[in-house]
This record gives sequence, structure tokens and C-alpha cells, in this order.
Amino acid sequence: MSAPQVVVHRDKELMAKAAAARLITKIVDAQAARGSASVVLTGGRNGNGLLAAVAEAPARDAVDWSRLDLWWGDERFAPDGDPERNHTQAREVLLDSVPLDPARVHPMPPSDGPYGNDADAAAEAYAARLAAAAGPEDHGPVPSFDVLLLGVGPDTHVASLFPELPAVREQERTVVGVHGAPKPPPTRVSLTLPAIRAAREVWLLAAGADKANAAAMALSGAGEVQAPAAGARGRSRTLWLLDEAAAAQLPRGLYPPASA
Ligand SMILES: O=C1O[C@H](COP(=O)(O)O)[C@@H](O)[C@H](O)[C@H]1O
Repeated sequence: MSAPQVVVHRDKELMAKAAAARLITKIVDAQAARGSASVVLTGGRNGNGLLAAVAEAPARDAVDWSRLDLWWGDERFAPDGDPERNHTQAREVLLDSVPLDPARVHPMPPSDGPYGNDADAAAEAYAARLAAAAGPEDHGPVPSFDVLLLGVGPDTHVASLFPELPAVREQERTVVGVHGAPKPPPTRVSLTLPAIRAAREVWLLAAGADKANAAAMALSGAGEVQAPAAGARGRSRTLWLLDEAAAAQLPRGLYPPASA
């Protein structure tokens, strides 16, 4: 697992644009090297800000959208099309405006889908879908995603792994149902830390003063049960993308002070 690297941008708008440029380049490079790319999307303000910046970037046309696999790191367990769903929000800001191959878009099941209102069954089905997509070159029952995006919550949650809840302690399963989440809605589906760590690169996004304490805690040696963001690491790279407000409480020396 890789050690975290920190990049700080002036504000959240610049952070979103720079992360979008980074993501486009990463997808284009992966497609050139292996023919296709895979990205795990996140919800939340920063995740949607990044997708909106991709939508506005002229370089988005350099991506072959038909050779991109999209997965989700977590989902709010709600009916298909519900405005709270991360899938619905991603469609609105980017996905409906690019020529994706629908067979390569893998949203987590909704609460009115084939598994009904059973978030645990939905999680099991998503784990099976991931396992079916993993090849012999992968390191277990999850594909080696090129980039896995994670918004960091003010309480240090990532995906739907909240501090101290059973999901963050899960070591065997790759996807779990989450019950009693402190942030609404209480029922969710989430990748677990072992699944997140299958990614080549994990990028954590945090902008705004309300994320400053979370970033400082996760980057200062907190345990992953108390601070789930601390346990989110990529095999090759773990990148924290922050704005100055979110970086305000980081220990000195954690990143070069003069980043753009
Ligand atoms: O509920 C969720 O929250 C996190 C962080 O959201 P933010 O609005 O504080 O940036 C998000 O990354 C996660 O996917 C989502 O379901």
C-alpha cells in the first residue's frame, strides 16, 4: 500500500478543475496502455464538483468514453432516479452528456430494483458483479481500478464507511449494506476498505473548512476505525487533493507550501 501524498490547491473550484485534468489524463493514459480504463466514482459535493469540471473541460473529448468502466464506491439506498442517489447526481453533472457504453456503467442496485428493500442482498449482488469483472491479473475478487475517487466527509467517512460502524471493520466482504449511517439516508451500500485498497490509485477529495479537522486527523496517524479516510490507500498511489481551507490544520511539513 502506498503512503499518502498531499496536493493543495487555492480553492475548491481550482481543486475540481485540476483534479478533472488529472483524471482525464489518467483515463487517456490507461486506455493507451491497456485498451480500457476503470474508475470508481464517489458522491458528495467534491465528487460532483470534479465530474462537473470534467464535463466543462475541452480535453474530455480526448477520452474514449465507450472504453471506460464506471463503478461506484457507495450509494445511498434509494429508488432508481432518486435525487439523493450518487448515480442520479453523476448522471446529471456528467454521465448523460458523454457517449458511455451502458454495459460498462455499473451503478449499485437501487431500493426498488431486483433486491427490493434489502441493502445486504444488493451489496452481495454488487460484490458478485465486481468478482465477475475481476481477471486473473487482479489481486482478488475486485478489478484493479485505475482510479478510485473518494470524497472525505467532515467526520472522516469515505464511501459509506463511517467511524466505528461495523462496515469499516469488514475484512472479508468487498461490498456491504450499511445500516444506521449518521448522515442521511441511514441505509446505504458501500465498498469496504479491502475493496478500496484493490485500486491502483486512490484519490481523496476534500475542500472547505468543514473538512479541515477530518483531513488533519486522517493524515496524522489516526486509526481507520476512528477515521475511515486513514485506511483508504491505493496499491500504487494514495493522493489527497485538498483546497487551502481543508488543509488549514494539516501538520506542517506534510506538503510543499507553494502548490498551485
Ligand atoms: O454521503 C456521502 O458523503 C461523502 C462526502 O460527501 P461531501 O458532500 O461531504 O463531500 C461522499 O463521498 C459519499 O460518496 C456520499 O455517499
